[in-house]
Amino acid sequence: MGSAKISLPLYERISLKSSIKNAFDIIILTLLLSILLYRLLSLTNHGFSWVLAFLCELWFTFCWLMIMNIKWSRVRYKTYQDRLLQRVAELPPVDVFVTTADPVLEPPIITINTVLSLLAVDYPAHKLACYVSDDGCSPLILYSLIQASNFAKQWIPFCKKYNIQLRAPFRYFSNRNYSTSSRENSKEFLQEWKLVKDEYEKLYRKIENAAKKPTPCELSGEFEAFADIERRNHPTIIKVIWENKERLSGGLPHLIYISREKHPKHPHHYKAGAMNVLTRVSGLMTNAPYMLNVDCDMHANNPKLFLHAMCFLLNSKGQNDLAFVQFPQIFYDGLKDDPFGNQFVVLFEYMGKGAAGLQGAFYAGTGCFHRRKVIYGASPYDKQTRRPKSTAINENMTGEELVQVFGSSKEFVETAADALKEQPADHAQGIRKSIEAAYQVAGCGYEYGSSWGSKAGWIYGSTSEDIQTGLSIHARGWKSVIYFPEPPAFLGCAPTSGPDSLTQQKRWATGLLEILISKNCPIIHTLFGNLQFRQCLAYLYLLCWGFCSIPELCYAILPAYCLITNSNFLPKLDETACYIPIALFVIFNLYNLQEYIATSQSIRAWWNNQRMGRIISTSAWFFGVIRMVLKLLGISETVFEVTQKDQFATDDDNDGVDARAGRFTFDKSPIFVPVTTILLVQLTSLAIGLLGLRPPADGGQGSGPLEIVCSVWLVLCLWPFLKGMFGKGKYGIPLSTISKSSALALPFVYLCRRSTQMG
Ligand SMILES: O=c1ccn([C@@H]2O[C@H](COP(=O)(O)OP(=O)(O)O[C@H]3O[C@H](CO)[C@@H](O)[C@H](O)[C@H]3O)[C@@H](O)[C@H]2O)c(=O)[nH]1
Ligand SMILES: [Mn+2]
Repeated sequence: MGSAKISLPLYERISLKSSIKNAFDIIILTLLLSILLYRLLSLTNHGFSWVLAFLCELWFTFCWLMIMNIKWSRVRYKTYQDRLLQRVAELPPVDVFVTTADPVLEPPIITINTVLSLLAVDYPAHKLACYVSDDGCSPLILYSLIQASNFAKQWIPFCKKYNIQLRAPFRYFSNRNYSTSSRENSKEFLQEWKLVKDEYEKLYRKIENAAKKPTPCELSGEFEAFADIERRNHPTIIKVIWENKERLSGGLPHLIYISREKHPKHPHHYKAGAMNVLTRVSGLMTNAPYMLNVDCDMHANNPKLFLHAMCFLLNSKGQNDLAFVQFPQIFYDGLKDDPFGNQFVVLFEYMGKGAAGLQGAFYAGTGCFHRRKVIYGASPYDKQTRRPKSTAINENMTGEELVQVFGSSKEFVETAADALKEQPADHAQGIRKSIEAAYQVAGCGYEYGSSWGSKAGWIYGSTSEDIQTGLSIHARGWKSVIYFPEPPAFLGCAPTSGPDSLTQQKRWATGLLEILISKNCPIIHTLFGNLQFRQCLAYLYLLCWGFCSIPELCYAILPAYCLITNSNFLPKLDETACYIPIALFVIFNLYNLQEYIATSQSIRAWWNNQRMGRIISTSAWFFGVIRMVLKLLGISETVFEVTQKDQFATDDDNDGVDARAGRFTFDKSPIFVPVTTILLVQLTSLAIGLLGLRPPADGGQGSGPLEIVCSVWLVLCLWPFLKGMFGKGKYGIPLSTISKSSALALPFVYLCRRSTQMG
């Protein structure tokens, strides 16, 4: 191997900075600042609505600055896999973690498809171990995994022999346009294809049938541990489903099932807790220097994805300050035109690549390769002093210090010391040797007095454990990348109902605010840690999502207030200043639309997203703030509500078709009250404004066309709710919600009218 080859980089970083885009950023900023200035200059001639509008616009300007900061210098990457295979003699081991939490909300068939797709990737099988964490403690999951591991013995060789690209069987077999290469049309292939397909269907039916029974099989033998236990109160269950004893590179990777101990008195920290147990158990069994974590609904979609990730992680040995490689969250069978605004294409394209151009991309919780020692709390080396940037956790720790950080398991602490030194693990005795220690570290009391959840592992205290953990990594000075391979590395499910999408957004908003008010706040990390200033601003933007709800709510109420009281909060058409908000509105929306078109999305998708933007921020994010306040006051703890995963497109039933069409659905949750109220207020005010029921204007300052335009625009944004008022069943807003909203809207309208009479 020539030395020239060795020095060739394994990846390239390409700037996407665009002066045109940046120019538009500045134009929008200038317009925002002009409005602020205009308001300040004319403050004395106007009343309350003017001040409120000013405060809201101040917030919007602040947000825009932060958005500009993130998007300013985006980057993308390109990997060179061929160089990787030339450079490294041996690929490093990777431990793969899959989390599942509820066999009903997360159907096991989805989980096993994810597992199968990961077991089948193009990577030496003896370097892989797959650990599945089951927080639902369900024998059905174990049963399904055992069945799946049998099927894998056929599936994996089949995929590798014919170089199948889609290795999640349910996707492969439902996809009608197979590749038409001559090999895939050969008789031999078709025969094998039929055989494997039949096997998969058998597997599918077995799991379906098992799910219908109270227990999937008799709870004896392997399943004895599940007899007489409660989901929230049970001892640890660990089962080695498959061990690749001969360590064959073409075999089947290790497959391990873990249901950690749960006890009502011990907090279990939701997904973060599960990840930490996976980290420790895998540390004992395989201790791979790299780990990949995926949610149960995110199947591998590109068989080369491990090689892509390694191009980054192995680029320069020793002096690497790259902590993790994130792949974007992309969704399969996405509803047409993104009706729920939850496919996040623009978010990942602009915010993801934008943050990558600063200190590093955000950690998004799934589809991410981590370095084990980084998760253990290690810091990168300072290039000048050649010492770790922060020295709390490092490879020279004494035994005692290690125990303080990693807990009392002697076996685990030894493996942790190896991991911090990046020493290869010894596999001579197989993975079962440490099963007893594994039970110990999966216990619910194990973390007491240790640094798990604070300095080591996934960080506790937020339902957005992903952002929190990524932040703590960046705070130590590490960098990260986000990579968009073609085809996409992972595909997952996005919620397909109104309540689910809003609940998910509420959880994020709550979790992000929890980080903002914790000692993990990015400002503290910039002042006292190694978080770069612009990265800090990028985090602040995310963490403030919840707070955006308040100015959004106020701004939504303003046009209605003005129409009812016959006042104005925007300049009149005969003032030159009226061109500022008009220009801002037009340019901002066109700019936003261009982002959708540039990412090959439809105009409809843009409209749906901007409309969901209004709905989400005034409902889900607002509830996120309430949740956070309740937590601050010590009234209630925040919980992680698991999202329902739909069992793939069942186009034949009516529900499926409606869901495909993206009709908004509702339930009795109070989360629908704020938006319904805004809509009622808006409709009333439009009626008052258009029917000429307005009170006489105060000194010629009556409301004008701009207020009406705002109000109409808002009604258009809230169209799904307007339809919901007349819809039936789950497509209708429940009467109780409408009553509550009316009870809020009426006094508001009344008070507005009163205030004009008094004035
Ligand atoms: O107590 C729990 C709760 C959840 N999970 C798992 O966490 C994952 C994510 O949960 P999901 O309900 O799918 O949430 P999403 O909103 O889809 O997840 C996004 O947001 C989460 C943070 O709020 C991140 O953890 C996820 O990676 C990210 O995809 C799933 O695999 C769950 O099985 C657990 O293991 N234990
Ligand atoms: Mn999910």
